[in-house]
Amino acid sequence: MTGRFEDSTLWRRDLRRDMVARREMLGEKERARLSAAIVGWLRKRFPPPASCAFCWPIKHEPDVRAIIDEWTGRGTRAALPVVVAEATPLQFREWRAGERLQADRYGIPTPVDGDWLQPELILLPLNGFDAAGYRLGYGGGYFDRTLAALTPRPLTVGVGFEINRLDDIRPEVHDQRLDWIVTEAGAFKVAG
Ligand SMILES: Nc1nc2c(c(=O)[nH]1)N(C=O)[C@@H](CNc1ccc(C(=O)N[C@@H](CCC(=O)O)C(=O)O)cc1)CN2
Ligand SMILES: Nc1ncnc2c1ncn2[C@@H]1O[C@H](COP(=O)(O)OP(=O)(O)OP(=O)(O)O)[C@@H](O)[C@H]1O
Repeated sequence: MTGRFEDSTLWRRDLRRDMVARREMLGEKERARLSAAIVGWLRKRFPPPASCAFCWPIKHEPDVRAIIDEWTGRGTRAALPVVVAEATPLQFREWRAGERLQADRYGIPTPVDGDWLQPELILLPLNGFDAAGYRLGYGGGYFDRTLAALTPRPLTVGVGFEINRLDDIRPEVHDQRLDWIVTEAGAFKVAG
């Protein structure tokens, strides 16, 4: 029997792929233009936090490294996520521009040393998202587990392209809502 759960799982799997394909179709120049617009909104809406986690862009995600450079220049400690093991929360390791990175199990550049820290703000790439503040990632469940585990909870800011906006990602019980969504069109505080 095909239950609702399986339907939803297959639907999400196709959706994850479609979201990446949409970004790919934008082209390099357009993605750079949209990323710059996102960085502009971040600069306008958020003062530099004491510490900030961001992601090394993969699969044509928005590239917000420019704001990280600016904020670190003003005293912010920047950190990157580290997948310590499957099905466990991410840990965050401090990273400064130029420091060595090594591909993890998914091929994502990841720091090999640096202090472990708990970021005050997390910039999360949005593979897909909806207006209710739910994020569609790549199916590892890493960010949901991480946010469920972190106290105090960091300010969560999703960064995405409007082309990846969905009406409703049909959130599941474990899905965590973000505080803000920032796209090339603006910075949106999630209601509620
Ligand atoms: N740039 C970036 N870094 C990040 C994340 C992210 O969303 N973006 N993550 C956010 O949590 C964590 C990594 N999560 C990931 C989860 C799955 C896959 C992945 O490639 N999945 C395969 C399928 C894997 C499988 O077969 O089990 C795929 O999509 O093809 C990649 C990253 C930490 N670092
Ligand atoms: N807090 C949690 N505790 C236990 N399991 C969880 C938790 N959060 C997510 N999961 C599991 O992880 C799986 C993947 O979750 P989901 O589809 O939301 O991933 P995702 O947000 O797309 O992934 P990622 O954050 O890695 O990009 C789900 O099947 C779910 O069972």
